[in-house]
Amino acid sequence: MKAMLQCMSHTPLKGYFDPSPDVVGEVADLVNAVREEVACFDPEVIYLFAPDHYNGVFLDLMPQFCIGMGATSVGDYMTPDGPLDVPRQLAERCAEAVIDCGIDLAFSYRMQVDHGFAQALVEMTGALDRYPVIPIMINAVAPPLVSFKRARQLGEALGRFAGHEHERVLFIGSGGLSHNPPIPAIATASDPVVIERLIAGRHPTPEARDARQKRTIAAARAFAAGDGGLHALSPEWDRAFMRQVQARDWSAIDAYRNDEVSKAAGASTHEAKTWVAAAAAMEAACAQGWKAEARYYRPIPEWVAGFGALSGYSHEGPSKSRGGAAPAGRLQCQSKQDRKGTSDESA
Ligand SMILES: O=C(O)CCC(=O)/C=C/C=C(\O)C(=O)O
Ligand SMILES: [Fe+2]
Repeated sequence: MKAMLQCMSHTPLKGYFDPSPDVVGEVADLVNAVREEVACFDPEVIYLFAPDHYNGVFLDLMPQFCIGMGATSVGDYMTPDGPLDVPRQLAERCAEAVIDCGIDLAFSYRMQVDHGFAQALVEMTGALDRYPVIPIMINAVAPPLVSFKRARQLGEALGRFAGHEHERVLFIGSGGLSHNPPIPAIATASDPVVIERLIAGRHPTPEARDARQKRTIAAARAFAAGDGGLHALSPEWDRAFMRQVQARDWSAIDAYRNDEVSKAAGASTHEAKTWVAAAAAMEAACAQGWKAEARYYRPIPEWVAGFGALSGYSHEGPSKSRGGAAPAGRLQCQSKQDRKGTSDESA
């Protein structure tokens, strides 16, 4: 079994409000290099962990984790709309295995995904449907949120399944490090239109989507100019987190507390749980036989993003049973990290 990991920040602001050409070029070089690596690797399937931003899931029924048995991109910002190539039976088997490991994964046979998924697919593979993909949404915008530890456990359960299923698997974590884009919250929203959009904002009119996107661009302009009231980027938080993922320091990752993360680095920093889940999936699929490499970091105020990228590569493995012999019909669920930790699942 061979596995690859690609974690990268995303931003809806690319192309709308950009940093200087040299920074745009630097990120474009990064994206091109990742796309080339992915093309050479030629994954049999991709497991993509990403957040939603009130485009696919809403407060009328907000899952913490949701796997798509079928999925369509809504086409927000500059991403294309249209179907992803989701292998339904594989997604069903994956959901069963993850749930069997004690992770209560929601599922959707008609999942709608936004730029959180679409930008990663288009940039890393060239299209929404270049490869079969299993999309897994992690709620990063609507408190109460799951913990970093629970995201790690989700990734582990999924990685154990994937490690036994495939010869060449790519795990992607799409989302930010420190950042606080202008995403409304039910706790502070007072405009009935905004409240309704958060609760049940599916299928906005083109005019409503356009107005929303214009507000985001205006907020980014204000942020880059030094005002606007959004939380500052936190390169210190970002670099420490990237070091921990690279070192696969699961105890440090499990120890993050949601309120402290929001306070230190901004409300959308919880998107970093996509990296945690993807890296934990890699760890489980490769039975720890892999290496991680933090490859890019820069705070980019124009994109309201601590923008980073980290990759991982499995050591060469003889067969897809690298993940360790599993008893027929059932995968081992508990990891070393959980065996040595407490039995508190709710942290
Ligand atoms: O309602 C909106 O469109 C709010 C803006 C929004 O969704 C911003 C998203 C930003 C990111 O996805 C990001 O920086 O990660
Ligand atoms: Fe995002």
